[in-house]
Amino acid sequence: MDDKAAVLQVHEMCFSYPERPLWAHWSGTVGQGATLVLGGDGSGKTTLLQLLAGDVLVDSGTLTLAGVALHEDTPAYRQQVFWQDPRSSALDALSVQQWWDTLPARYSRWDATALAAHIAGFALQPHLDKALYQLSAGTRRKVLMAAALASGATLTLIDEPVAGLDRASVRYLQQALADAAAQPGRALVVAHYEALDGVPWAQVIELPDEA
Ligand SMILES: Nc1ncnc2c1ncn2[C@@H]1O[C@H](COP(=O)(O)OP(=O)(O)OP(=O)(O)O)[C@@H](O)[C@H]1O
Repeated sequence: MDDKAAVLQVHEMCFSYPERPLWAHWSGTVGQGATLVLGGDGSGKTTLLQLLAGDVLVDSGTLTLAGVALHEDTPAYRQQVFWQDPRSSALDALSVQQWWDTLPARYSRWDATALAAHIAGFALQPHLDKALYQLSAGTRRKVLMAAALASGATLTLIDEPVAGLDRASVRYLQQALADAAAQPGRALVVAHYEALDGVPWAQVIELPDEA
C-alpha cells in the first residue's frame, strides 16, 4: 500500500507473551476502509487489535496513527481509536443508554443519526435501559458495534463481529460496515476467524495458525 494513503503505519513491531512470540519486526500499513484480520483460534487476532489500540504496548517498534506516534503522545494516539474488548466486564454496571451517553464527549465525530440507524438495524430498542451485564453475548456485541460504528473514530477495532448474532443483524452489520468504511480518513479493522462476505474489504491481514 502507498504509505501516503495509510491511516496507520506499523514499523518493526515486536511483541511476545512469555513463551508465545507473536510479532517479530513486522512492518505494515492499514489504509482507509475496512481491513479484515483473518486467523484461527489463538493466532493472535485479539492481541493484534489490543496492540493497534495502544492498549497492550509493543516490546519494540512504532505505531503511527494519522501522524501521531503512540510512543510520543500516547493519549493523543488513543484518543483517535475506538476499541472495546467484548470480553471485558468494565462497563457491566452501566445501562446501554448510560454508556452511549458518555461517548459523544469522547469521540469528536460521534454520529447520533448513525447510532439511531444502528439501534433500528440491530433491533436494540428494547435493551437500552438494561445494564450491560444483563445482555446476552450477541446483544452485547451489537451494543458495542453500534457504538464502534457511530464513533467516527479514525481507527475502529472490532473483534469477532458476528459471534452470537442473528442473520438479520449480520446482514445489517455488513451494510453498516461498508457505509462506515466509505467515510473519508476512517479505517476499520475487523478480526474474524473466517472470511466475512458482504463487506468490501480493502485489505486482508492473514495470521498464521498457532504452531
Ligand atoms: N495475557 C496473555 N498471557 C500469555 N499468553 C497469552 C495472553 N493472551 C493471549 N495469549 C496467547 O497468545 C496467543 C494469541 O492469543 P489471542 O487471544 O490474541 O488470539 P486470538 O486469535 O484472538 O484467539 P481467539 O480467537 O481464540 O480469541 C494464544 O496462544 C494465547 O494463548
